[in-house]
Amino acid sequence: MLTVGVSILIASFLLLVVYLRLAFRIRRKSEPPYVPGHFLWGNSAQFSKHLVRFLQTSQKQLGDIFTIRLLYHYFTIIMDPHCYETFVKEKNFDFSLVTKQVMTNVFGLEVKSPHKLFSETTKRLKGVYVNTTMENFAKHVQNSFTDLTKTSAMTTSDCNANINTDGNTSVDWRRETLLTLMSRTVLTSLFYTLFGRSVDPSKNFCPNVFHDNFIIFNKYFDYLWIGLPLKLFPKAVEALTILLQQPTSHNMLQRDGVSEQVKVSINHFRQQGHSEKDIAVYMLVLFRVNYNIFRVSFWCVYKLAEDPRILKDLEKELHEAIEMKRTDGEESVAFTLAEIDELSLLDSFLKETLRMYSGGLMVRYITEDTEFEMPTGQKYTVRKGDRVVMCAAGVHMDPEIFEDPEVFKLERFVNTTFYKFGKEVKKPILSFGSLCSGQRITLLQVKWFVVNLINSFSLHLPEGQKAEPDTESYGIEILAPVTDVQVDFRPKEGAPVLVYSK
Ligand code: HEM
Repeated sequence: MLTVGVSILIASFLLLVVYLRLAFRIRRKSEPPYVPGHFLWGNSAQFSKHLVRFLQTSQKQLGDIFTIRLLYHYFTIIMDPHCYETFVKEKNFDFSLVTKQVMTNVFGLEVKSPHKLFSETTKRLKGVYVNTTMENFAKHVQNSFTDLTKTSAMTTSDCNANINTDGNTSVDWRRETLLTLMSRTVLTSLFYTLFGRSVDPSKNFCPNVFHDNFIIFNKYFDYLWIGLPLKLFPKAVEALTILLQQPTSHNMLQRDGVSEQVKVSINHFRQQGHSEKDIAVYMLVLFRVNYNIFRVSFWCVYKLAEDPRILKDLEKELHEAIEMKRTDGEESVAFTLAEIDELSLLDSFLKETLRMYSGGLMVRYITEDTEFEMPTGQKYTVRKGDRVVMCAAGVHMDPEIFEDPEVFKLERFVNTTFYKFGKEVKKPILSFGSLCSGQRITLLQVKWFVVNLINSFSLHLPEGQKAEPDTESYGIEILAPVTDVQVDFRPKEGAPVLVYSK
């Protein structure tokens, strides 16, 4: 009989052998060069320390295409922005398997007929649905501002009830952490736009509780994504338990103003015979994609509060647009989406924010050995079963495309074209990849929120407050801040109400 110790030793040895067989392989002649890494975990440490610096260093040493290893997974990285079109058109580069991995590993969910669901939800982000979403969002933003200016803080118990506009308003400077300010405004508005409101509030299904628990769960996203079991992280389990305490799907559909996204998803899940738990998990997935809007808005507001010149220039642009439309000091001024889109400085501001704070990757699973041609004409074989990646921040932080890439320049995107190797870069902002169906709605919602905030509040950062993006969080769509900051804000007296108009 073997002792327990010897059995463990043998099992560990066998596991190591299996792991090493998965991790090690010989580079074939036509394949891109490999970046040297640790014999056990490959390039994982360099990758998670500062992805962009690691990729830029590798690019200098090996060129615009190279392969890295994370544990036993191989990723071929393409750094040349001119490869974008070839990359997205290549039929052997598959995104659905990447999504499937996220759904299964992170959320423990196997969606039935995922293509049908994707196509149905995508339709709900276009055309007439954009108007409905924006109408609801604009209403919730306005309510959240009214609530913010009230002297008494909102409590958990009234968080689902329709907003009561009575109460004293304060016009003094107030100080909050930026995350709290953003949670009470944009996050709350996004939550209600997605899930609607109810007169029958459930204790845990309201923006602040949902947000707090989401932050905890999201911290473990990367570990879950690479396949570590949820059980290893008791805090994530606890947060997930609260996140899943949602109204039943029947009650969700009854909520006032519930979005088409939610409606169509619930109907799909019911038709496919999914459980109530699966539906609740998918509601969390929907919240997570919307959370990117929260993150971009966070960085926008941080920049406005940090740099008075940026705030002043954007205020001027908005003020001029308002004055063109406002007659006799009217209390409200209506703006259409087209009119918001015409604010070119605002547009540049948002693009510059996305450029500086995007952490997303375009990842595809390679379904067959594939010959990939670089713009130089050089051909490489990428291997079946590996992943191929274009990194948004790799392009955004390329000094050959963007002068002083580390510097935030408000006007960078006003009437400008960008070049690399003497050729125009057709897609200089890669934050949304090629497949994100939420791009249009994101840009509209962030613009609407920023315009309304500038119109309604004065802002500034107290001295010494600084937020830096967490360079260890590359891989997620928008980088998280390392630390929160304090922000001072005050309602502007006599500001008109901006009304959303179709
Ligand atoms: C700042 C906001 C956002 C960013 C930066 C972002 C970024 C991304 C990225 C990088 C991808 C992968 C695309 C690719 O590899 O080609 C993606 C996919 C996707 N995004 Fe977004 N996204 C944002 C907001 C949203 C919103 C608000 C929604 C929906 C309301 C949404 C829905 C989707 C969907 C449905 C996919 C494709 C998933 C699939 O095919 O399974 N995104 N997004």
